[in-house]
Amino acid sequence: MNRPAPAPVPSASTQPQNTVLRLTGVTLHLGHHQQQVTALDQVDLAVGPGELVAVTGPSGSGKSSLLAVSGGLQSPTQGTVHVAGTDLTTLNERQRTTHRRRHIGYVFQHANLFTSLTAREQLLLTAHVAGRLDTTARHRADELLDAVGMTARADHRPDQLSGGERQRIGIARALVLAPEVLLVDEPTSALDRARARDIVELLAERTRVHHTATVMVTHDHEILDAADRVLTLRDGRLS
Ligand SMILES: Nc1ncnc2c1ncn2[C@@H]1O[C@H](COP(=O)(O)OP(=O)(O)OP(=O)(O)O)[C@@H](O)[C@H]1O
Repeated sequence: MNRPAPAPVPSASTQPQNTVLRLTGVTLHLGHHQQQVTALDQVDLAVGPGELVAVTGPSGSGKSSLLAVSGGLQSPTQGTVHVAGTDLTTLNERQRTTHRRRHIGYVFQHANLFTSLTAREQLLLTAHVAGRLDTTARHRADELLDAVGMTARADHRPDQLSGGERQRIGIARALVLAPEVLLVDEPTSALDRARARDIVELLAERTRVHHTATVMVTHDHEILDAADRVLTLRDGRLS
């Protein structure tokens, strides 16, 4: 008896479940009329779980735009942005915010901590805002403080912490809701060499441990070796 040939099994690299963040044909125009700028030009990017991708490029090449579009903060003019299986461009504002909170963590250039809150409270506030401040979140917050080496500083406020320590808290906070995607904006720009190295190694380690798809934008060429892949933006084109 003739049986139909089985359908080809896609390779691991093409299976959708192995790509947590996927940008396809993303173009972003900013400004109007004569002043219109193509900030992103036909960008394709796929990042899998546990992968740290560094994106570098000169000033004005589109790095911030790439993070804004990947995080659903900015809608592309063309193209699609899939985060954890959902195309952000099909969601309305409210749905996008919910999806963002559930699936995306952000690490900012200057940590952006609340001045009046302790390190632990920064993490708990994130869970609270998302309506998820339960025992699991408290437990996870304490685990993360430990993982980033900040248990002894958990009750300190930002003005009692060093720049590197603040950035550690920023990383722990970004992970408190167990996001699949981590978007990181110039994490070492405010740090000296030794601390910069420390922070990027922590990011690489946390990316592996939490299986996040991490995109880190950076000017800092000395930290690129910690990434699994290094991509370059030039005039909005990614290569
Ligand atoms: N609101 C805006 N209106 C018009 N053009 C903009 C706007 N925001 C950014 N641009 C332009 O879009 C391009 C990409 O900007 P973007 O901020 O993404 O670059 P970048 O690589 O992050 O730069 P930097 O490293 O200096 O932060 C630049 O040419 C910038 O001038």
